[in-house]
Amino acid sequence: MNQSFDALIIGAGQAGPPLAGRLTAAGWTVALVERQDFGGTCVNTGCTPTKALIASAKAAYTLRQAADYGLPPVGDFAVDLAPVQARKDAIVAASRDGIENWLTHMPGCTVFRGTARFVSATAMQVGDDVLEAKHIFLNVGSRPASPPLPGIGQVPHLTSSSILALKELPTHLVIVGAGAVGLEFGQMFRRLGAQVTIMERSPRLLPHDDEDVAAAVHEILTNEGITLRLGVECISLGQEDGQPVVRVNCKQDASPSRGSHLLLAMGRQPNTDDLALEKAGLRADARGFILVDEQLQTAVPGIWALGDCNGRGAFTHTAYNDFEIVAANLLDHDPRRVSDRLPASAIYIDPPFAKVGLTEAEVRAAGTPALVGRRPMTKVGRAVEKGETQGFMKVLVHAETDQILGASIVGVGGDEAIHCIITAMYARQTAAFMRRNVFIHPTVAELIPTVFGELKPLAATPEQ
Ligand SMILES: Cc1cc2nc3c(=O)[nH]c(=O)nc-3n(C[C@H](O)[C@H](O)[C@H](O)COP(=O)(O)OP(=O)(O)OC[C@H]3O[C@@H](n4cnc5c(N)ncnc54)[C@H](O)[C@@H]3O)c2cc1C
Ligand SMILES: NC(=O)c1ccc[n+]([C@@H]2O[C@H](COP(=O)([O-])OP(=O)(O)OC[C@H]3O[C@@H](n4cnc5c(N)ncnc54)[C@H](O)[C@@H]3O)[C@@H](O)[C@H]2O)c1
Repeated sequence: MNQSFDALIIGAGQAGPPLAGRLTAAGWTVALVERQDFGGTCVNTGCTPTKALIASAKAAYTLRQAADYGLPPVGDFAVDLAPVQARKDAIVAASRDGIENWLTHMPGCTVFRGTARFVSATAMQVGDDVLEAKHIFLNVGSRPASPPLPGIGQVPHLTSSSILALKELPTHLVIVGAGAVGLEFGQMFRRLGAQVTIMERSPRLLPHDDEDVAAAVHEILTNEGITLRLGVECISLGQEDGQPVVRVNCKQDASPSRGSHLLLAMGRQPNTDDLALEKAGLRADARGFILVDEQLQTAVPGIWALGDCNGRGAFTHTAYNDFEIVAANLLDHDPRRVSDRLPASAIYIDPPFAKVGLTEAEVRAAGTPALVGRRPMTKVGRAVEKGETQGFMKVLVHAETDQILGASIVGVGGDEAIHCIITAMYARQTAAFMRRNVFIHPTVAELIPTVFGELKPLAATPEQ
């Protein structure tokens, strides 16, 4: 059946639902199409389940540290993964159901379930329905990449999605890829009781971040007994005695890695290959991203792409900000742009690594005269009191304008504390401004004005 709406929204991830809310509140009729789970990746297979599991892993870790806190030692114990997964599943279900309920009861919004494909630049097919609209918003997200490794079809392996359904703890989890997925799952499963090996082709962790950050994260993970194999490129998969084997290309140590389970955490690919983009006159780039301008319009008037599928961000906060940009331009006459956004993210290992703005390496490459302030977490009272002193905080400041250029915090509470620096950067504030803030004691953030008071010239090469 052909049906007409003011707008089609494809995907109920992080941008689609709030956009449906804004458009319908403005009097538009909206068709929202979702083929799988309401809430998309973040709610169902991304942020929410992983952070719920990380909380269980942290609890297990802290129990084992009881004696460090002056408590009776708990002794070793085995984790039953099933109830841990059940706790996570309940948290996910509540979030997913809330979004589904919101959308299905939203006045002016009609929800369709199925896969949407273009039939023209103003119409998409969903099952037997053809939905027409002058405005089409693609919020189709991404999925775990499935690299064409020899053997991949024959060897059982997990992705960041399927690992969430495991009911039994792996005895030895081998992970290929040390990005956010590999590091978060690696530490989580180690703390739950698995032996963990992470294999990464870069010669060091986090090659896009500073060397001191990579070294701190390396130390955090290896201190917990995680085996890191760096500078090894996974080239094929096989099986021996029914267990997965990862064969590698590496001059130093070309021995394969074996484990009971294998997680491939080698990036994600956008869900744009089955949209029939060509029917709308659209094209994806070589990696599958739909190209957009600063206001997220595609090359075809009337079609926008938001979230992971446009390649302008790979986070929930960037997808949500995409919604804000589109809504502001369409409904508020407010010309918000992607370039208004500061790069900021966190990797939820424990302690977390959070960052905003430029790295030292980027500042050096730009030739910007800069100052750096650095403080180890051993000199942060709150961290000492909590018994969590790994890591450091670091800020970068323009040597002439005093503007804040960036910051990294590897340390307890860093994912929250970074926000006072993020806010100051959005306000285009200076180190002098930060020094005059009086923060609450005892917090991790209270030392941030102190770090801005201890600036010294940024060395020409990274300090070891
Ligand atoms: C393990 C993991 C942990 C993560 N942790 C974090 C974190 O802590 N913080 C953070 O900021 N980010 C995190 N992310 C990234 C974050 O989940 C994504 O960036 C975010 O979900 C992207 O949102 P989106 O709206 O672009 O797409 P998605 O959330 O992927 O939603 C897209 C939706 O579109 C639907 N869809 C796709 N194609 C069609 C079609 N043709 N027809 C109908 N429906 C379709 C899909 O079913 C899906 O529901 C994590 C990701 C993973 C994998
Ligand atoms: N906390 C968070 O915000 C969070 C958490 C998880 C995931 N995510 C998002 O999910 C997305 C996917 O994360 P990811 O970790 O899968 O991807 P990624 O691209 O960040 O990391 C993949 C890693 O795999 C390595 N790799 C690729 N091929 C390899 C090979 N053949 N052998 C060895 N190593 C290889 C790469 O060098 C890279 O370090 C990211 O965009 C990330 O932003 C975010």
